[in-house]
Amino acid sequence: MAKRSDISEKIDSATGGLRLRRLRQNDWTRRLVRETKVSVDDLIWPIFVRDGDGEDQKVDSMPGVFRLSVARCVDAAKEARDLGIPVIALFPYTEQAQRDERGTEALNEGNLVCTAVRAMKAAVPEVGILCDVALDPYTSHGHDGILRGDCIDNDESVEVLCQQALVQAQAGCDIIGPSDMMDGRVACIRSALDGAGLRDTLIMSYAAKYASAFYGPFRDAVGSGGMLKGDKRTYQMDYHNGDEAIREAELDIAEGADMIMVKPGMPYLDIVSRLAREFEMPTFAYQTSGEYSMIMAAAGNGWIDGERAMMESITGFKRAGAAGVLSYFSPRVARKLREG
Ligand SMILES: NCC(=O)CCC(=O)O
Ligand SMILES: [Mg+2]
Repeated sequence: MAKRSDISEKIDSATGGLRLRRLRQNDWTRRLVRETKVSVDDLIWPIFVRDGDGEDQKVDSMPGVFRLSVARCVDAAKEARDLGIPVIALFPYTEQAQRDERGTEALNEGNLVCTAVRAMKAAVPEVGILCDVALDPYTSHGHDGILRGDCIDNDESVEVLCQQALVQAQAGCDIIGPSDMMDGRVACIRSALDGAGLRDTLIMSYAAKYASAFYGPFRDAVGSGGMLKGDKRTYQMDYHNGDEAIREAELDIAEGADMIMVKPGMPYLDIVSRLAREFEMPTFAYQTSGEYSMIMAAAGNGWIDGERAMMESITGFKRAGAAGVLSYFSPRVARKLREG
């Protein structure tokens, strides 16, 4: 036996002989003590729908992400079903010409989102569909609500958002995701849905949605890039605040949210963790377009291993306490999990 060195004596006296590396020696020890596991059941897959048919359109700022025709959204729903992904979140790309001050197109029951929802639910009823409630894909100014001068009018916006929720729920969407951050909207949407006999439609509220630089590529994807007048800091949260997220979530839950969400994701894992522990509600995190594109850009340049960074980031959400993650990586993660 090798003589114990002074350094070994020092280490063992400092650690009491507890050497944590013992559990990391082999793949089997690591698997045995693993605390967090990602499953396909944790994934929500956001996709973008566009008008017309034909080829998938690249989103330049989101490598690997495309705007899909309605028929291709149906294909995506089939892919989700085959992979075991429980939910698709659907976002529309809206041309400039279809946008106006009040986001009127949001209330058209024949709009792109509603058309896609009907087609997807008819073909693949077993995959859940989440539709966002917010006017930004439809307004000419790129804001989530109705502008009065320079200000988004809370209550007038909520009135329109309730109608948008109804139109989407009537088209067959399963989960309404209010992402607008108006005060009181969850209560009003819940009562509008109940009033229309849509008691089974779920609400996943964007409870803590921060005014963030990480939404940039998404705005390109839905056609809002460059048209946003000013910024969203009078309704989305200030990223310096954490306690405020608790108050936001508390209200949304009291107002009838079935599930809550934090957005963005990676820089806000503290918020995910706090909300999950505080409320013991299904708490989701949105790995936003900017987070996705950072990983893809670094991987594309050969600076990081994209696949490993993807799995590490998704696992981080789960470790923080998230019930699941909205991620543009979802189908890749599902395939990776299947490969083992
Ligand atoms: N309400 C949905 C979003 O704003 C998504 C933002 C993103 O993925 O960057
Ligand atoms: Mg709120």
